Amino acid sequence: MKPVVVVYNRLYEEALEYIRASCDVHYFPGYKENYLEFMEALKTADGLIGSGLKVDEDFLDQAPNLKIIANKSVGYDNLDIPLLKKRGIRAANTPGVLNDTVADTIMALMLAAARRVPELDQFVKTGGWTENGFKDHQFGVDVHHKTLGIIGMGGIGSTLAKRAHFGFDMNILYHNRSRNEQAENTYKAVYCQMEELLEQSDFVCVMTPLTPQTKGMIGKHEFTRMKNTAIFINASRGPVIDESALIEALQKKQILAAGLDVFKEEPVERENRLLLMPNVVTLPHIGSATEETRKKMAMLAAENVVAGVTGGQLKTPIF
Ligand SMILES: NC(=O)C1=CN([C@@H]2O[C@H](COP(=O)(O)OP(=O)(O)OC[C@H]3O[C@@H](n4cnc5c(N)ncnc54)[C@H](OP(=O)(O)O)[C@@H]3O)[C@@H](O)[C@H]2O)C=CC1
Ligand SMILES: O=CC(=O)O
Repeated sequence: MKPVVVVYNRLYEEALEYIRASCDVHYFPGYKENYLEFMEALKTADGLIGSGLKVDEDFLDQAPNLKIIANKSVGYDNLDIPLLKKRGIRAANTPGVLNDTVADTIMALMLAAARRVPELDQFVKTGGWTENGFKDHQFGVDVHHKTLGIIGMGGIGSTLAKRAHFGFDMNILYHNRSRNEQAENTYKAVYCQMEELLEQSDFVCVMTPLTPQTKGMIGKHEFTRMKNTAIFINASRGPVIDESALIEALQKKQILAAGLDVFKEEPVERENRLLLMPNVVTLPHIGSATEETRKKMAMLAAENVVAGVTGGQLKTPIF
């Protein structure tokens, strides 16, 4: 009998075919609409592949045969890792293959916020650009030769540092729990404590995973330490920052602008005050969302799930 794999959310055909070659696949591209059937399929599932679904004790009780969860994302804050270990369920994510694409997205947020791209785009499209030209108060600020502080100098953080150092002549500061010698040697990144990074950076970019330690890591205190010309970027996870504190910092002009790919609630609520601020550039959590990269993530996750249900070695295990 072939192992059973439940696929939730849309998966590229190539990755589905790869799994189908050795497994029976139950595919739920829109699992929320077919939640009962999805939960029924879980009862016999050996493997689960998808992204974002919260996996806790209640969920695992419905999936007694599960051997592997293959996240189609690098973040795995949706998984209760100690619980998976306790139950002998393996887990994998998709690190590395998305670094360049996410770093590109972050550069786009930095450039868009600094050079006020969405605001000026609207200005042109709504007929504001007339014979009178545009005004000094619409000027942006430079990105090149500024100081970029990266909190979370891991795979994505380092790839961002590469762009900033070689492409934009930026000075790089970073903060982690441990030193990243490769970033120090190759991108001249300087290790700092959090306070020093916040005080010295023109751009502050958060790129840590969401964990109990990083939840709410950037709050009121941290925003008050930043320069009032600082541009704050978050492409990690919404709850890593205190969103109310960010709103307050922007309202009080404690910082200049922000670029956000992630939010406390996703999709972001229509009433969120950040959406009303012209100096906040927003994206719908699309850091890794190019076709090329999403295909690589899908294949890597598919390889992990197949290895997991057939007792093979996971390509990118979480633990
Ligand atoms: N917006 C999007 O679409 C995407 C968002 N992401 C998010 O980005 C996160 C990072 O991805 P990736 O770069 O691959 O992960 P990595 O594990 O490679 O890097 C994470 C970095 O964060 C640091 N870190 C972890 N905990 C802390 C802490 N408590 N304080 C300070 N630094 C810390 C780590 O260093 P150390 O262990 O030394 O502290 C490490 O350098 C993902 O977990 C995910 O949430 C990822 C992909 C796309
Ligand atoms: O948010 C995306 C991820 O890969 O993590």
